Amino acid sequence: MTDPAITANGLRKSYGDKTVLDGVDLTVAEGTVFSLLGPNGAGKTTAVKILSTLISPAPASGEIRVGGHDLAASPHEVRAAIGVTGQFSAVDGLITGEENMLLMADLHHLPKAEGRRAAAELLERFDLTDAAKKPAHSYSGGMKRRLDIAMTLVGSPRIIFLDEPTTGLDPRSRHNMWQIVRELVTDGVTVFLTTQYLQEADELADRIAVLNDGKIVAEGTAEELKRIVPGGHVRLRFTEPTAYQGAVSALNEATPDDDALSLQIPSGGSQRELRAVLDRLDAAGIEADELTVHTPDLDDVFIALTGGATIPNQPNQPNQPNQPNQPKDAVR
Ligand SMILES: Nc1ncnc2c1ncn2[C@@H]1O[C@H](COP(=O)(O)OP(=O)(O)OP(=O)(O)O)[C@@H](O)[C@H]1O
Repeated sequence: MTDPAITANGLRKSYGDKTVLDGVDLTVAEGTVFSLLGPNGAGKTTAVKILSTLISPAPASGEIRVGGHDLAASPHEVRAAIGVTGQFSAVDGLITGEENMLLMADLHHLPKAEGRRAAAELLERFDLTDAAKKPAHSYSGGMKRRLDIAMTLVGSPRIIFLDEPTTGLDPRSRHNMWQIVRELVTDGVTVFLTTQYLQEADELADRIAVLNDGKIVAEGTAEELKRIVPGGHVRLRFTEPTAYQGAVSALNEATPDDDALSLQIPSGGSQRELRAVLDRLDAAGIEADELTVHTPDLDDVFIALTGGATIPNQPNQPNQPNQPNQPKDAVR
């Protein structure tokens, strides 16, 4: 087995009296996407800054290794192995996209010809060739983000840190960015991602860690995390009061809502469980007008684990808190 791309043991950081990271352990396997989730101010950016050598951890922290190097002993080697795209763009708007890329190539001390080749290749890969000679301030938000990541890749880093790479992007640009992340991982790059969007972590991350009050409160795959919160159910809705009453009698474990003529039955949402409910309705000769399956999603996990802390915004719903029990489900 290869060594993990990133390991942190007992990562700690305080600002004055405020403890931001209180003994965080992280392991990120090579060639995977690891997503750090947490409410605003949880310390995600602080973790990224420490792991990318921008700020120092508290002396009481344990060993941190990035790209096979000890962060404290070999920060230069760590820096050579990583790329960072922060929340604030590194793009200089006054010069062209191509000039931004060449500047990065110079910073990485690439020979001129190699720098030009890398810049041209990356501009092509990120669909920026047509805009390459235009000043970057004329780029759309999505183009600037793509240029930002292209600049991060000039030095061919094996590990990249993406701190909220899609915040503020429209859905199409967000999906483009997800595709870029997937392609990077296919090429073997390790991605450490912080995001405001739970759906993004669900789409991209091999593993997700939830940070709350300076500690990792849960870690696992999206599916594993969803399994730790209860709340899966099937909801049946009727228009006919007689059919509704029949269903109430047939499904005695269901929670009825007389006003809405609906029933809620606890369920993990598997095919077998759904069939069992439908079979019991069939046996009673009842047909529901609507059947909705609600499986816990990362919103539910987030709210359950972070004690109702402000939930990060969801795509297309800027600044709108999500409710834990709103189904985002299949309706049959
Ligand atoms: N240089 C600093 N000096 C003092 N406090 C700081 C400093 N940098 C961060 N903090 C505090 O540390 C806490 C964690 O900040 P951080 O930016 O890491 O959170 P975050 O999880 O990335 O939040 P967001 O999702 O809002 O970006 C916050 O309370 C923040 O105010």
